[in-house]
Amino acid sequence: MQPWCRGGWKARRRPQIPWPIARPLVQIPLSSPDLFGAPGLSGLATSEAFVAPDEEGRLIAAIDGVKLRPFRFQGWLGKRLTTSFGWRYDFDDASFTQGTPLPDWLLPLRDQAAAFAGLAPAEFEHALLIRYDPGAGIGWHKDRPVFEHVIGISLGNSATMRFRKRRPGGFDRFAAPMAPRSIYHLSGEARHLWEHSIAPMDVPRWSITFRSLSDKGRAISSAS
Ligand SMILES: O=C(O)CCC(=O)C(=O)O
Ligand SMILES: [Fe+2]
Repeated sequence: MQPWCRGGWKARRRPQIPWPIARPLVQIPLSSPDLFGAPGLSGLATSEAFVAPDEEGRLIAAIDGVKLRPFRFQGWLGKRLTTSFGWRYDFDDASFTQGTPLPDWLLPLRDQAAAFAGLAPAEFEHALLIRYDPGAGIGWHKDRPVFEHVIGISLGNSATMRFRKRRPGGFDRFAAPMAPRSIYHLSGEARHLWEHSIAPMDVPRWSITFRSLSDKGRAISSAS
């Protein structure tokens, strides 16, 4: 088998250039440095060891103590289990409504997460808890336009958040490792121009995401 055949039929459609050159797994786009000075994706900020190991255990137990339900999308049931607080976007009927307030145990984490993003904690009116059991992932998407800033805390096991942005003839791609106990902030280009996804894994992962409301979300919230 030729080296460019390893990627399967898609790779075989471009036989002139050997596979590693034709289909790089990570393409570093025009970017700004992240907190550690490494090349990154504009609008993506990450930091490791954001949560202490004992706190991680408490947060995982707290998520597992909440009633989580399979993610629903237009009648389909996803494998990941979720629940949200504050504002709730319903992927079944695209409604955006006020839900249960954020529980007390999430508030100190929200304060810390907002400080990481350089924003006021009260901006983050929405929180989403997710448990990805083995085999569960999240497909390509941009977060709903009712939200603006997205901050996420990863718990349990390492994952890779993949990013892609369409360009003529394909996609620019970027892969960001999400270590357990790390935090990420999506804003600007990473938030609005790139899609992201996490492939299903063999081990569980938990995440807590906080979102601020966009102008659109605020308009809906003040009208309701
Ligand atoms: O689990 C994560 O960190 C990502 C979740 C996500 O992308 C989302 O809920 O929109
Ligand atoms: Fe997302």
